[in-house]
Amino acid sequence: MVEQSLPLVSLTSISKTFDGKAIIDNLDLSIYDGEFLTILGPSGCGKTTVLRLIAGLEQADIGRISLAGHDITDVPAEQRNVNTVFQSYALFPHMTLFENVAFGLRMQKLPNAEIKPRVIEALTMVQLEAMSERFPHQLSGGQQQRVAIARAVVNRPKVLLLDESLSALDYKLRKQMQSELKQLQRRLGITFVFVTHDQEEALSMSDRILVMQAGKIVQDGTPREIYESPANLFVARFIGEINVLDGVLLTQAQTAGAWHAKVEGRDCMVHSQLAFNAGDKVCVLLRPEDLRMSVCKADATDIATGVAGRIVERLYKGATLESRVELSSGQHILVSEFFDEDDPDFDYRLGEQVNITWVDSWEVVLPYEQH
Ligand SMILES: Nc1ncnc2c1ncn2[C@@H]1O[C@H](COP(=O)(O)OP(=O)(O)OP(=O)(O)O)[C@@H](O)[C@H]1O
Repeated sequence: MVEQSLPLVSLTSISKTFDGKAIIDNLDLSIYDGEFLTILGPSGCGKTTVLRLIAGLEQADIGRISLAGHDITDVPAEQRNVNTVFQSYALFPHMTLFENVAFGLRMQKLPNAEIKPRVIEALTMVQLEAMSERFPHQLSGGQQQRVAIARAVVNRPKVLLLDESLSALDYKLRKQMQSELKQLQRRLGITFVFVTHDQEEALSMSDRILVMQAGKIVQDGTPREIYESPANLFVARFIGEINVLDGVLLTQAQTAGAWHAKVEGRDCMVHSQLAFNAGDKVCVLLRPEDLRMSVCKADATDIATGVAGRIVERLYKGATLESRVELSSGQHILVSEFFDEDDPDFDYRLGEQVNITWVDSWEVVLPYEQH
């Protein structure tokens, strides 16, 4: 758990326009020492701009930035104790790994006696010390990425900014690097601010995720909070697969936070900590893996819970089986189930009538949004 003491980096009321267009809009952001923070959002929402502002590569129109309690708003990039690893690693092709990593220290005119142990230490951290005399073209993409990190880490920054640093890698290498990067961050204890538009990457690597939309932070939370309790429809849809049942009518409060609701013509219970009134229309959000499906027996008249539908598509996904189900309103929803050969009812056929339920209170209820 990250200590919520004084922030290491603070952005206060930051706004930035490009060509008269507001790109960052009155943004407040605190980053804490030692955390792995991910800024997640669709292309163009302003993620890279936030990193560049922290790095000092862009100047904010309005607002202040501080690092370790010092105002650095007007401090030039090279004097900030911050390093950036960009998507393209930009290693010097004619230099060995050792010299690539040593470059920044040589520019600072440090003595050789100090440079050598620091470079070896940084290369050891990324487990490339045995390759220190190789050139970048003799390395895999993942190894080049590690050199880029060593080159940043050797300067002992307080904060390491990583901009889509894994996006150039193929799927398998990317998975491997995700776990290596996370381990490296734990080992180094350096604060990482990671930018990505890949929600799976964000969920698996981060202590905390900021979801951005059009220059604003729309949710700030742990991966679990973001996935299980999305703040709005945008976040819910951006993170993973989700079914949205629109315009559900809350009919009557049962207890605090529990409502009778008309879902697809059936009386269902839904739960929410938000304040609603009877008669309100809401959106009910359900993750495919939280749904349970059972076959409707021909004589079934006693199904009291859940909604009715018909299977219109089934996709075998290895560990899971995905079914697309058409509800009585015509809306399609996705149900994902673990493959269970021992369950006699598991092998539903296309066209079969099913009843869909969910575990009490695993649904997310949000105010109705026009969209
Ligand atoms: N130097 C610049 N001059 C003009 N417009 C810019 C500049 N830098 C960024 N922008 C614009 O600001 C918006 C946000 O860009 P930014 O790179 O921060 O987005 P992003 O969320 O990182 O996107 P991506 O995931 O595609 O990298 C975009 O519309 C971009 O075109």
